[in-house]
Amino acid sequence: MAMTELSTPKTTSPFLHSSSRLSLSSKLHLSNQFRHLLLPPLHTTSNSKISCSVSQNNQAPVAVQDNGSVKTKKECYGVFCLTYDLKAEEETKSWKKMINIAVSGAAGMISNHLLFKLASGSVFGPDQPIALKLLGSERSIQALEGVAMELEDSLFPLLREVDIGTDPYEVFQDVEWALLIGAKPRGPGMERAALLDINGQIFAEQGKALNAVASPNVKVLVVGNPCNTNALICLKNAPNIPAKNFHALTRLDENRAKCQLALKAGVFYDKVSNMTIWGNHSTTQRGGLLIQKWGRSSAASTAVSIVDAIKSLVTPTPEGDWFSTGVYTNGNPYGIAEDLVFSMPCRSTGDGDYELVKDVEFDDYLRNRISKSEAELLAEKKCVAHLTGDGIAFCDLGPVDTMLPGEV
Ligand SMILES: NC(=O)C1=CN([C@@H]2O[C@H](COP(=O)(O)OP(=O)(O)OC[C@H]3O[C@@H](n4cnc5c(N)ncnc54)[C@H](O)[C@@H]3O)[C@@H](O)[C@H]2O)C=CC1
Ligand SMILES: O=C([O-])CC(=O)C(=O)O
Repeated sequence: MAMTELSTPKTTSPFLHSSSRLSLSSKLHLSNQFRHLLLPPLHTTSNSKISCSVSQNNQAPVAVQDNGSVKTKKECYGVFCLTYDLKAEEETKSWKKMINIAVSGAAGMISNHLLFKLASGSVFGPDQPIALKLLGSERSIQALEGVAMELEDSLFPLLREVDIGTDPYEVFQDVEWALLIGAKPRGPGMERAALLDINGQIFAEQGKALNAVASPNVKVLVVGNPCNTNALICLKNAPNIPAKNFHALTRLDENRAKCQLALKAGVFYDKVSNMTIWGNHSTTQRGGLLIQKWGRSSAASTAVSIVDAIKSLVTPTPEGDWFSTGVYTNGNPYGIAEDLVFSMPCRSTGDGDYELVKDVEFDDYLRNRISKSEAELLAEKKCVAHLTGDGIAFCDLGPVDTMLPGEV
């Protein structure tokens, strides 16, 4: 194999703007039959040396265009600074049209697991190129650059673009999926309801931004807690987007419940099906215990459950089964209060949409538990009335806002 040595220059941080467009180029093949190409600036030390050869095929690297003007390199990073004419590449001809995916809280713990699954193709499929639009807080912008660097170093062929920014009106432009993770997580001894006030504002603002700039049929998955009420706040601030498109993540509860049931039944967890989580992403699940053990809230299993939740919408539901997701109650067949985001059993044909499963039977025990969850969500809804356009907020969460056993 022909090799050459390239000394790589030291570069300074290229992200100088609130929203930087990082256009990830096509693959650079490492093989011996093509001419050597000087790579774009790398984030390595001034003395590092790289041995490689780079095939160029017919792709001419060009500077990224934005509104007709050629961007300078200081707005992007390394390989993201160049874009390539992909028409010459055989592999890309079978690929679908690229989709834009926004992830908020992209520098956080959950995203650190999730982004690499999205970019690998294991969520939307091996023929689905994606652009990642990463939203962070002002405080996390440096960390966001680090995330972009790690994505760059992972050489994912399907990851075509990465944007980072702190302004949701810029980052959410034309997104087809919005995974809203960014929020303050619960610490030891803290209840989700305490986050209502802190996090509600975030989801009101992001709902407005989605309404203004996202794709009109954007699918929105709210993860930041308390996720059901945050999803309600978000959809109320996005009247142009169908309310049906908003989800609150209750898939982690479903996965946890499957595990527990399997344990109890003495079977492996793939034997458990037709699991329904009714109502909210709940304080009665194992989140608090995990926070006690870890000192922080669950991240890896949450990322896995986000993947599961998306896959349930983009692949047909297996015959006879269903999945749970928090959806807007609008004419539901179970008599659950309207105008909430409530987890219910759903099925999908794989087109990103879903239908409610309408014939699950309740016994008195289940009816009673569902009513408790409904009461919690109604109480939370009153607390955020000022954020949903429902008048003056009145907050009385007392009796339903319980600590988990062992929490202080
Ligand atoms: N629904 C569910 O099943 C679960 C939900 N969660 C929730 O997910 C959320 C995130 O958890 P982690 O990733 O562990 O937290 P983290 O603290 O590691 O990351 C959150 C990130 O969001 C950023 N952020 C804060 N405000 C923002 C804003 N306005 N816009 C964009 N980014 C913003 C922070 O700077 C931080 O980088 C928390 O609310 C947590 O309670 C956690 C586990 C399960
Ligand atoms: O409990 C929390 O705050 C984090 C979370 O949502 C979970 O692990 O279920």
